[in-house]
Amino acid sequence: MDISVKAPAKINLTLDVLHKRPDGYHELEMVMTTIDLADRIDLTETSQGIQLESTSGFVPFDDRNLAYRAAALVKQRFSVNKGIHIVIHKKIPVAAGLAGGSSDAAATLKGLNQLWDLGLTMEELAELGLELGSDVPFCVRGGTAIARGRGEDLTPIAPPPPCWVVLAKPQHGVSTAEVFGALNLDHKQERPDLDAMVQALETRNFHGVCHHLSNVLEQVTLTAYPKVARIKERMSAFGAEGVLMSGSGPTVFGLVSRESLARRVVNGLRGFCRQVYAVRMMGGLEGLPLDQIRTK
Ligand SMILES: C[C@](O)(CO)[C@H](O)COP(=O)(O)OP(=O)(O)OC[C@H]1O[C@@H](n2ccc(N)nc2=O)[C@H](O)[C@@H]1O
Ligand SMILES: Nc1ncnc2c1ncn2[C@@H]1O[C@H](COP(=O)(O)OP(=O)(O)OP(=O)(O)O)[C@@H](O)[C@H]1O
Repeated sequence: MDISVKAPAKINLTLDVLHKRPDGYHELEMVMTTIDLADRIDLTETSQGIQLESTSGFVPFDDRNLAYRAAALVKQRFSVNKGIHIVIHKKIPVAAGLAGGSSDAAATLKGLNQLWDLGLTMEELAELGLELGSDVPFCVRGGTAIARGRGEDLTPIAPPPPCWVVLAKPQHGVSTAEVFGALNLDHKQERPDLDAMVQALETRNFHGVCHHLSNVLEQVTLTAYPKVARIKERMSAFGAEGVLMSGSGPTVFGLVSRESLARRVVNGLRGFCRQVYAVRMMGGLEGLPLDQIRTK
């Protein structure tokens, strides 16, 4: 049997770093939401091993790939003797702050759970996902949530009001580890107001959501890559109503209420930035496995 699973990207509407933990990770508090820009993972059972293909030349094809590692983890943890052929149809830009690799891993976990009839719950899949990366538990569940801890302590909240999300990614990627490594927690800067963001979401207040976008990692990436700041300025100048860098960057997103305005912002960025997209919010749709898995 073949299975096809959608692997959507995320953006961070807020991202706060509370402190560095003894295990080297940072304690986070953030609001994450799913957007309608997705990879597709096709899974075909084979007799043995893990084979991986991708439509993108920018992802590793071996055990450095998060989808490969998800399959290896499932095979080993549940003593599965069968093999798997994975094809990643890549749409999410790589090393962009959009959790592309994490979402591929989450989709692989969900697909294999169904293909191999493992009977794992969403919570168990999210727990397994945390062994692969901090963003994987959120990607398993999807929707809109406050994420705490490393990113695994998830509280579902109201989704953003319907709007357009314009995304612009400069040519270079960034290393998440390097961004966290360069963060100076003593540096005084504006911090996200989590309660205000949650309230804006609950009251479906688009302008409130735009007003409370905030990410403490932005300053690190903006300092290292001034082009990211220029993209932000340009997005605002062309009419995006709220603008922020997602995750550790370097992708910048702009929230826009009308399609015509989204088109104007996209046109304003073309020529300045090679990868530009306009997509819809998807954070209201819970990432239930059966919504996203299609048996071919
Ligand atoms: C920036 C975010 O994308 C926000 O959603 C995530 O926190 C990053 O999630 P991720 O890419 O899945 O991160 P991981 O693969 O778990 O970690 C990569 C590196 O980022 C740093 N890292 C990540 C998450 C966290 N809570 N604290 C950290 O310090 C660590 O140096 C780690 O070695
Ligand atoms: N399936 C995959 N898709 C994309 N990148 C992958 C994948 N597997 C491993 N990687 C590696 O992971 C690194 C980060 O890529 P990814 O696209 O997941 O970054 P990201 O969007 O910044 O993630 P996050 O927002 O979770 O920090 C890249 O250097 C890439 O080589």
